[in-house]
Amino acid sequence: MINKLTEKIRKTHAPICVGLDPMLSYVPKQVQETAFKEYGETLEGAAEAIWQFNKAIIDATYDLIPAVKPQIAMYEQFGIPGLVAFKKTVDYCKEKDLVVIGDIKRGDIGSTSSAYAVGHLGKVQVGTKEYAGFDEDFATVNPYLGSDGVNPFIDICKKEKKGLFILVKTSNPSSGEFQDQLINGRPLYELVGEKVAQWGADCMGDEYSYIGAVVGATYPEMGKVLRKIMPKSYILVPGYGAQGGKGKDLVHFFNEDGLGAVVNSSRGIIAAYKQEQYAEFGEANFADASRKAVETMVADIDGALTALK
Ligand SMILES: O=C(O)c1cc(=O)[nH]c(=O)n1[C@@H]1O[C@H](COP(=O)(O)O)[C@@H](O)[C@H]1O
Repeated sequence: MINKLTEKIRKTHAPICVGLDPMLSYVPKQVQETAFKEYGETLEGAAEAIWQFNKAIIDATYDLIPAVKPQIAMYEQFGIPGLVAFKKTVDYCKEKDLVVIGDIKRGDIGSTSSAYAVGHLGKVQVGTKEYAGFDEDFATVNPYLGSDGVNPFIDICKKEKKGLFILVKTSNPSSGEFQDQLINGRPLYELVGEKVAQWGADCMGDEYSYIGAVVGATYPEMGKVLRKIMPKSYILVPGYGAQGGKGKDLVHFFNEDGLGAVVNSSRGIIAAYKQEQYAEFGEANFADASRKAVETMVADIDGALTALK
């Protein structure tokens, strides 16, 4: 899967992923009303609204982008119907040949991590049969429990040719509370970065490892250091757009080959129509606004990378 991600990034010239984080408040009124007419103001109605919203955005952007990142929390808030919408979204994106990064941020004791890994990346055994549950291509993993919490995910990735993005330095304001703590004079995020490089060395695709890292766009200096610590790992970079990250902050997350990073924007793309910059599209053309926002983001990153050369 890492080879497919690299290939698609080369082909689209767009090292980005669209974050499918559909809060109901981002879904235009007319889409909500149509869903409520059929299912009422119910969890099913909300799930239908977010699914139709996602589908329109995927249809409007899939030819420009290599990957999407649905964040499972946004679906879980609508219970079982929400999870059905998550699965429909994953399947539809795969039909459109997009790489799907399941943002699930799991990690537990070994036996429990194993079940998460099976459910999201692998296949579960039922009697003599095997079934894929959610079947994303990559998953985000929380490494706080250490190697025995991460290894079950790695084992499934090896078997299924899938991949991981392991939290190393997160984009949020409080991320330093634990992640920046010094241990023998070195910040914890660097130690986790080294561990990701070690895990990844044993999991190489053609050019890059399928064990990647998450490093927030909001910490560009740390991104520069981590790029060198994990030269063969893809870095998933959230924090662009709504959290303040800009193209110029991202240049050092990339390697000299112009690869090695995939930048996520969720609200900045899916709720673009609400921004002044894209107001001309109006609520009815929300998906066209998302397409324009993708083009603007790609040009911003490309411009910053070109200026560096
Ligand atoms: O793993 C992530 O994707 C992630 C890690 C991180 O450090 N910061 C972060 O914002 N994210 C996710 O990236 C997305 C960011 O959304 P926007 O701020 O709307 O672009 C959300 O789905 C977050 O859960």
